[in-house]
Amino acid sequence: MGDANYARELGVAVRAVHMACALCQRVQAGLVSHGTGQVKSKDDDSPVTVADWSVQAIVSWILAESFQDQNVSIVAEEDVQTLSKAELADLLASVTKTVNESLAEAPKYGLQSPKKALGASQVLEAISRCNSTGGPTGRHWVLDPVDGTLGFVRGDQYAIALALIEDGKVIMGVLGCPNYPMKNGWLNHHHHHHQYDESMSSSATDTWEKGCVIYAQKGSGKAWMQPLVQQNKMLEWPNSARQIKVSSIDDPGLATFCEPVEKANSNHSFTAGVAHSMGFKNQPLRVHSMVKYAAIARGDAEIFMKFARCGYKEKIWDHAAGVVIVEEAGGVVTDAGGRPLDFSRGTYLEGLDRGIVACCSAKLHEGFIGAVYASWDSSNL
Ligand SMILES: Nc1ncnc2c1ncn2[C@@H]1O[C@H](COP(=O)(O)OS(=O)(=O)O)[C@@H](OP(=O)(O)O)[C@H]1O
Ligand SMILES: [Mg+2]
Ligand SMILES: [Mg+2]
Ligand SMILES: [Mg+2]
Repeated sequence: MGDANYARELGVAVRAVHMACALCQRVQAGLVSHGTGQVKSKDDDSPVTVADWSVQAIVSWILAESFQDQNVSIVAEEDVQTLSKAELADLLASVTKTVNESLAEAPKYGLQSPKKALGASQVLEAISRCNSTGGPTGRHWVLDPVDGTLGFVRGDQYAIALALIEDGKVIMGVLGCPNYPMKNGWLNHHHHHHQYDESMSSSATDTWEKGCVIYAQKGSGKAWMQPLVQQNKMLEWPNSARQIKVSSIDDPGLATFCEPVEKANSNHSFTAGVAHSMGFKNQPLRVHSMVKYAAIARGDAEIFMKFARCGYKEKIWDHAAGVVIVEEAGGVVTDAGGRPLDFSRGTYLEGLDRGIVACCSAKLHEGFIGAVYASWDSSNL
């Protein structure tokens, strides 16, 4: 697989994710300052916002426009059921406005704007076009428009995740992390919007570089990070990218693991037991969203573990982009039995053995597999 093969796909994907980051920053600032009245609940009680639908719409529109010669297949999280309800016309109007504001900025990112603003029905169509179920053959884009929506509504960490799967394999991944500063070690130093927007001068905010876009192409052996595009600036593609690598720490006593914030999403007491038996001393870093994969790829943490409750089926859009980025940055990602994740079986990671682990080194990975083996019988997962 030559680099040049996917150069156009990667360029479009990175540009689209940069645009999505800017869109989300505007919506998040509005949520934080105007309250969370516009946050809706889905059937599983998880939150969904104007940003989730709007990002799905713009990415769908951009991919369709950019690859008109192909029958673009997109597997993505959101559908239009809630958004199409007559009583929620205001919500659809907000999404349509947000989508058009974002698409109007496309030239700043080296993409084309629509000739005419999209109408509500075109926005719904763009969202509902992302109804592919993936599978073992062909090319499928995989999108989580806002991953960690809970973090997003809290003014905290979240990610925009876009990956490309070909014949069941993830061949590229892009992660937009609007609240993950470019400076390493600053994941913990995240400030909520209202705090720094009001207290920092604009020049201080500029140099703080509070967000990044990370990407990697399978087999390249390299992963890259770019700062977000600032107001009145153009995206410098790919000039502004710098290479990132996983941590070189493989002494468990010095290592940090990260995991979901919510106990409902991963068993914190099981991971604490595994970490203890591996010899970890540091407290876990709890972070919303695929920013956890970004933290491993950037060397801000050494292991990411997630053990969802029995019966929960992991979705491909929650992992595809993160897995290829960690692997190309030098890490190892498998299920808890040590097998690679299988992206070829549709919307879900079928056949997943218990949980997911992303490690900076083979040595820590080996230690993890041993610790899970030893801890499993005594746990009640
Ligand atoms: N019950 C349950 N168990 C495990 N995982 C679940 C569960 N419910 C949801 N999800 C998925 O978790 C995604 C967010 O994962 P996080 O690791 O970011 O969780 S946390 O917010 O840090 O707790 C979240 O992604 P988004 O919906 O994109 O936010 C979900 O796909
Ligand atoms: Mg998600
Ligand atoms: Mg999501
Ligand atoms: Mg969701």
